[in-house]
Amino acid sequence: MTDGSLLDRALVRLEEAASHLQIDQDVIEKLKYPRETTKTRLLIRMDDGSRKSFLAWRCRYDDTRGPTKGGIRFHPESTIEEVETLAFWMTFKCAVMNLPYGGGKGAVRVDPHTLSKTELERLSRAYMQAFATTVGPDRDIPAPDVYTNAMIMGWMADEYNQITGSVTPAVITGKPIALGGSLGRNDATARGGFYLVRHLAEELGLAGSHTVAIQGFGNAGQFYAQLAAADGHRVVAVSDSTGAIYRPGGLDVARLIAGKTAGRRVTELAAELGATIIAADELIGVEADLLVPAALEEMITQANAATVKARVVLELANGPVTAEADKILSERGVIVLPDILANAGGVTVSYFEWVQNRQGFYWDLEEIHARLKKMMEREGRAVWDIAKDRSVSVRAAAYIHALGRLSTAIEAHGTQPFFAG
Ligand SMILES: NC(=O)c1ccc[n+]([C@@H]2O[C@H](COP(=O)([O-])OP(=O)(O)OC[C@H]3O[C@@H](n4cnc5c(N)ncnc54)[C@H](O)[C@@H]3O)[C@@H](O)[C@H]2O)c1
Repeated sequence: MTDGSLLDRALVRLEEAASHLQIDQDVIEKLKYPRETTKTRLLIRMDDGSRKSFLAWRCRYDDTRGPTKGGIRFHPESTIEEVETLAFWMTFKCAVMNLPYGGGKGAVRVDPHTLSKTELERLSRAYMQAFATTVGPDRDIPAPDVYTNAMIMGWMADEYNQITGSVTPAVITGKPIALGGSLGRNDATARGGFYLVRHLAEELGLAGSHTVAIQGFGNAGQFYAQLAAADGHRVVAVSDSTGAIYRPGGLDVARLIAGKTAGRRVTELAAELGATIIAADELIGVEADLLVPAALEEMITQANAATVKARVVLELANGPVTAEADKILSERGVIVLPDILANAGGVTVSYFEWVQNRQGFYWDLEEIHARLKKMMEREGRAVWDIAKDRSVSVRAAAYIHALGRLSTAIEAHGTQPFFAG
């Protein structure tokens, strides 16, 4: 772990981008602090009749470009700092993709695996009760994140409707299709990253068939494995929170996903897939052309960055590479496709869901995919060009791209003459 808070470390990227642009210091000052973060305790009845409380937060980091948007995480190690940092990243992610949103995030400090389904439902509904005046289709729009899913979004949407006496599907995205969810939301994060890699394949040295190692085998990781395998690439290693497996000849992705869906750990599937069990951290250093962190923050650090053999890192997770690791990877010629671009497919299809909810007219899957592909390619190309033109990392380029849009919006909020001096 490096010095300062997670947010302090994230803000280094903002300062770096600002140094490449002529931006008023007041803009930076505005973006350095969250607009508001609410903390509460959710008190719920457990199945055995006892009552238990859980810490919960919702952060609206910046709403200059539109209502705040960002997922809700259920994790035993969630902290306010993590929530605010994730909300900061959402602010930049929405700006990179030119979505009409600011950034937000929420979390409950809980291990959802220890709850029964009914307890999980009570907790999800309690979250919405606590934050019913914070969220809203024109104010703050949650979505799923780590250990939350469509079912939980459905409960929360239902609770909001009961509280407000309306039917407002656009208050939350990532809902079940039956409640106004969008087609294509489930694999959107992975698909966005996949379109990005395919579009830049020549530039990345990944044209043709390549090998892939994936850290974290949940929503983002599993769908990436599926898309890569279907496109003719070999997934050689995967991990979950309990360990990793490696097979240089390629893993059978369909069997792997079936096993995970049945509740098994990846290491439990090693024997039947002919794979070797390796330490979780060893996954970072396996022989693969593309490394896809799809678990949690700060997984590639000063301690293991030098072991990375991949030529490209696709950050499907948020913040998986620390600033020190970034430096080491860059010195070694590894290209990092940064989170605020690489995993933006999720929030982009969430945006499509919100648009469809508001217009009451729903698109077919082909249209969703075509729109997502177009936006990933357009913004991906713009970021790539900035990186080349300014000789900066792709991450710095993505921040420069986003910060340009954010500062224009901040200055346009009626204070342009002030900024003009
Ligand atoms: N789901 C989305 O739409 C979305 C969108 C943007 C970004 N992300 C980011 O992608 C990442 C994963 O999200 P998800 O939705 O796939 O979550 P998920 O809960 O579906 O999966 C997380 C996976 O990570 C694994 N994991 C946890 N700790 C690990 C460790 N120490 N080593 C290896 N694996 C570990 C878990 O076992 C699980 O397989 C997060 O950083 C999230 O913020 C997700």
